[in-house]
Amino acid sequence: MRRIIIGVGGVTNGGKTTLTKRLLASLPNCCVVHQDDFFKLPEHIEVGEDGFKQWDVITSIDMEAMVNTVTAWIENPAKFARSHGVTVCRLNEEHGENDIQILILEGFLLYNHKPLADMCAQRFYLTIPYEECKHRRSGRDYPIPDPPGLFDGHVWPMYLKHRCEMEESGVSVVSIDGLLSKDDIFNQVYTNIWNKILNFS
Ligand SMILES: Nc1ncnc2c1ncn2[C@@H]1O[C@H](COP(=O)(O)OP(=O)(O)O)[C@@H](O)[C@H]1O
Ligand SMILES: NC(=O)c1ccc[n+]([C@@H]2O[C@H](COP(=O)(O)O)[C@@H](O)[C@H]2O)c1
Repeated sequence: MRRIIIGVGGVTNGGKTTLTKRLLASLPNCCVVHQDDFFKLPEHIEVGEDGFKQWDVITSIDMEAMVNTVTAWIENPAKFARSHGVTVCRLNEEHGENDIQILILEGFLLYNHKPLADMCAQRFYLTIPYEECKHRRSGRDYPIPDPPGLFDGHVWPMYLKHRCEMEESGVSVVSIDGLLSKDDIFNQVYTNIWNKILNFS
């Protein structure tokens, strides 16, 4: 049985969740692990010198728990799928696609954690410019609402810092322009994933 882990990373509000939902609905035997589900509780988030709770750093996320969840999928993808409500099917052997199991990791800091980045066979990275990001973020409802000034004081500077660190680490990513239409982004990524699967031993 072949198994493949795909990363859908990138900037906050870049379109990661939107893309992931469409991939989940289109790819066979496909499960997802969202990094946002591993945020620590607000009382465990440090307050920085700038007065903001430091949500946008890797230590705000329980990465050990996230990696353990991914490891559970690696050990038994079909069991993981069934327990997450995904119907497991066999695909057409003529096309060499039988028994593929796919896991999507979705999150804004996937590739700044080497163990997680190394697990991905393909890493997509969505980007959008500052103005668009600020605009989209202003319309979002998070479990903890953004206090005034968080975007400029913490979120965007941390994005730039982590992106720089990711680039310096040499991890290879497929950059996706998050300003493209949702359809164009989906088609580009979907095609890329199938190419990867069909060339995957
Ligand atoms: N390609 C796109 N073009 C325009 N708006 C988009 C696009 N992709 C996502 N959005 C919108 O941007 C907002 C954030 O999208 P979302 O997928 O939740 O981002 P993320 O998971 O990266 O934070 C949502 O309102 C969504 O509808
Ligand atoms: N889900 C939560 O509990 C929570 C709490 C506070 C901030 N956030 C924000 O979530 C963002 C990451 O998620 P998105 O990539 O979906 O925007 C971070 O920029 C962070 O500031 C999430």
